[in-house]
Amino acid sequence: MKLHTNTVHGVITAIDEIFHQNKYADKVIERTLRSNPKWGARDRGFIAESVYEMVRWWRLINEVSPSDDLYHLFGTYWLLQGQELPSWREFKGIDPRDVENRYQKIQERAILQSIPDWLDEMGANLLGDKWEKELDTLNQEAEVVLRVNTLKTTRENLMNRLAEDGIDTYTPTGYKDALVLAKRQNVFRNPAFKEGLFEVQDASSQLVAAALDVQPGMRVIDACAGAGGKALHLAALMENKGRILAMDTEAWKLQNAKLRARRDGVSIIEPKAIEGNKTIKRLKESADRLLLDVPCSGLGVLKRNPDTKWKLTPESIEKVQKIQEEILQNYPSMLKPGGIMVYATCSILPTENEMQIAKFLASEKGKDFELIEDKKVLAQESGFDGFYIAKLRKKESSTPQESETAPETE
Ligand SMILES: C[S@@+](CC[C@H](N)C(=O)[O-])C[C@H]1O[C@@H](n2cnc3c(N)ncnc32)[C@H](O)[C@@H]1O
Repeated sequence: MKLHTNTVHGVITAIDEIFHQNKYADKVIERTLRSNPKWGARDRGFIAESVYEMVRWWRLINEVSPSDDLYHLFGTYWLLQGQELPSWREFKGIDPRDVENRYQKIQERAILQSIPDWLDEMGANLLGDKWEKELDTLNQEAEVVLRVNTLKTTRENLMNRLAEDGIDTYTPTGYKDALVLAKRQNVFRNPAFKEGLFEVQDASSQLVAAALDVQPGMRVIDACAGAGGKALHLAALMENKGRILAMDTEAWKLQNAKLRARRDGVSIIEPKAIEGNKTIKRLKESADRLLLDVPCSGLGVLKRNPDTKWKLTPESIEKVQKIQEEILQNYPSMLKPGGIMVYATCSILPTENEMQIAKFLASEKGKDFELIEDKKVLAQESGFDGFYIAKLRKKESSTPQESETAPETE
């Protein structure tokens, strides 16, 4: 494959922003492509793929590159892809045989799989013999999965409609509203997207709203709604009847959910910013269903966000686990007795998943709940993102909380 100076320069600039200015890969790529509208589909594909792959293999590339010069790093990446380097002066000093020799000498899994040492240790401790295969899978490029908006079309109709535009898809078994693209391409420019016929949402993520068992007419709270991916799915499952309160501590994210709802023909989502505990208390026992799609490490979605592994630290994981614990302690009060709650993460770490649920169930507030079922979705088993989904029921006769029953003291 032939390299072009302007697109390689685009990749180098993006990598510089991600690693030296600490910006998010997806945002950097989006901006790079937007500011170069004349690039064609192939150039765009080259830039997005090269940047993501360099980010994914950053530690390994640095290990075998002759220097930390960005052109040397790109050249090394290119050689590791099995490609040949043109004789540009920027690539002077890279000897393909040296690169190969250095690569062959590496023994350490953390370098070969290109992850930080601490993360390799943590994963091996927590996932045991499943860790190595999970790492392998999470280092592969993600498939592009669509969720059919059943408020506007059917899976079959959307499949035919996309095929007319040359976009081939297939239906994965076990995910009733999902379509997977046969070939990675940008679908956001397709008229079917603009008409709200689908959202881009991983297949594992589509299991979350489905687990909540919603019915049309229900009152549902999505307490960590963000940009509304799951809330939109819930609205479709509820046939756009009832009410979904989309809550988040970051109010600006909910604005995005509003825009997406309009495109998808959804009118039952009501955004509500969380302004502290009083927002939660006011909604006491108001919901038939409660979704806690909590903030997490994102270790189940490394396929699509490979820069996460360079941004995470043991401390940041501990911090997010604390938030998960607090959410589990405070938010279930919004659920009616007899109601169903789903706790979900896009992480594969038991400390964010089943161990959080076990801790919650053993706590005073957790005594009001029973676990119906939980699903640990590993990327190596599903072929899609890693996820955790726990479904719990609030008992009909829940024990009144101490603070509500304690007699007033004089
Ligand atoms: C996994 S993301 C949600 C993704 C979203 N449900 C979707 O499907 O698109 C977690 C969200 O939790 C929010 N969050 C963080 N801390 C929170 C808290 N204490 N209470 C509620 N939401 C919180 C974050 O702003 C983020 O939007």
